[in-house]
Amino acid sequence: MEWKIACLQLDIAFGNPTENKQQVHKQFEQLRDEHPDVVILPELWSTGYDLTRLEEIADENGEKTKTLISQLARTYHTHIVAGSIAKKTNNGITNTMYIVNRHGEVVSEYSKVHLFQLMDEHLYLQAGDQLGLFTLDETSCAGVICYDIRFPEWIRVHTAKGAEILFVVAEWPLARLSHWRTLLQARAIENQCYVIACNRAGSDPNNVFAGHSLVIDPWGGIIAEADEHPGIVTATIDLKKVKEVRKKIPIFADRRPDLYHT
Ligand SMILES: NC(=O)CCC(=O)C(=O)O
Repeated sequence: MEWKIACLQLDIAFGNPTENKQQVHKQFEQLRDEHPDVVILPELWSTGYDLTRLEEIADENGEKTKTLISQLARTYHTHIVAGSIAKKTNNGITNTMYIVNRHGEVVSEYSKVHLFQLMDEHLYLQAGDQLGLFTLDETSCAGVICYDIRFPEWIRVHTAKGAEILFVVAEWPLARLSHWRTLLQARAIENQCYVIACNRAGSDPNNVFAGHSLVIDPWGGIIAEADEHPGIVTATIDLKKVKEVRKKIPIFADRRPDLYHT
């Protein structure tokens, strides 16, 4: 089975959900004739890192976001890995990803497990503690958020449980672009999975962001890469390739988890 993928590399308007939603609508309309199977948005795409105003602008239980992306999924008949948003809960605000299928059903949600202190997340956000596994078209997938890619053991938990595609949504700064590319390629090679990584472009008051959204195959080959500007990156992935690579070098069968204690 093949999937057409589209990453929306947005220049997120700082603290302005209304403007960001308009941008998302425009980009879906731009994609209308391409009929993508999966559309991916970046991290905190509705608010950006306007952390000091999150109490005011975060989405109460993610309700508005879920309604919006369900409508988009139904209208454009596409699965959506809806980046992440600031979700207001009774226990604080989380950095939460929603996944909706092409029928508009929310199939999963994942809250960022590793909070990134360099961007003050630990001061404003609560960490999640659940896996990011989900299934689309009977394909086992995982979704993680930005800093999570620095934790290979966290990604491995997902692929050891069967994930064949890893979706990464991010606001990754330009200052560490080389880490972004290297870490994503390493996660693809060591897990023999597709890595589909959607970063933001542009800047906010504290950072210039890298763009360079990437689609990487299970052999580590880069099949699509954006530049640093806002735009849409598309690629077609062949899901057979995961099984082929895993058969050629059977790392999941060869693992020795009984020895891997830290
Ligand atoms: N938004 C993030 O989690 C950024 C992570 C990052 O920049 C890193 O270097 O890690």
